[in-house]
Amino acid sequence: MTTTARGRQKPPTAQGATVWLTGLPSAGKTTIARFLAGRLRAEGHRVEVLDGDEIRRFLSAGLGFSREDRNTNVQRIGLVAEVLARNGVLAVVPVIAPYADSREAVRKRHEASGTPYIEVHVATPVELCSERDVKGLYARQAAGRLTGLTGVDDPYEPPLDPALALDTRSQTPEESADSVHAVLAARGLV
Ligand SMILES: Nc1ncnc2c1ncn2[C@@H]1O[C@H](COP(=O)(O)OS(=O)(=O)O)[C@@H](OP(=O)(O)O)[C@H]1O
Ligand SMILES: Nc1ncnc2c1ncn2[C@@H]1O[C@H](COP(=O)(O)OP(=O)(O)O)[C@@H](O)[C@H]1O
Repeated sequence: MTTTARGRQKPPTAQGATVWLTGLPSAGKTTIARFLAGRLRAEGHRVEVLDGDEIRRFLSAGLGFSREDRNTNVQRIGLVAEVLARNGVLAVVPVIAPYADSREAVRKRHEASGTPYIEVHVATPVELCSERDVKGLYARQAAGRLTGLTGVDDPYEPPLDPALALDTRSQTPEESADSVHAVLAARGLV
């Protein structure tokens, strides 16, 4: 804490940022977000994880997986993340965000307020994602019980210029989270 001229205590200024983890289902977004958030909290940062599944239960309840609905979902999450980040929180966002133009709009929202925005591609190949198949979505798609699965029969447009692309084939979740942390550190955000 610093003390102002009038003797009042002034809280330390915290620099917020949004860290968006984009990638296919089962790529590792949620796992990396949890490890990263744990480390950042232990270091004393204010952190919020905006989990895609939870957001879809409340803020985006009723939205499906059409292009339009996915875009609406991503813009809502982008708005919340930017508000949090602008106010000193590290907002960690493990959300697929399959369309480049949706992600670009979120980036622009952050740029407009001068709020740091870090895009991380969790670049796990679809073959490994479908082996991991944490929620059984790939099996359901293969069995003909689900259509429109990102990366299989629905588009995923990989980021062309992410701040970081993670190869989770050769890393533990903790190592992946540490790589993201290193990007934040290099930018003076932690
Ligand atoms: N058709 C289809 N395609 C992709 N994902 C699907 C689908 N149906 C359900 N799910 C599950 O929805 C979870 C949240 O999706 P997101 O909000 O991150 O998606 S999006 O950004 O709006 O495209 C997403 O979570 P993750 O597995 O953590 O990525 C999926 O498990
Ligand atoms: N380097 C890594 N980073 C993240 N997850 C990994 C890694 N290596 C293996 N995994 C495993 O992959 C799975 C990813 O699941 P999850 O994080 O739920 O994916 P998503 O949120 O992208 O759908 C988990 O079982 C996790 O333990």
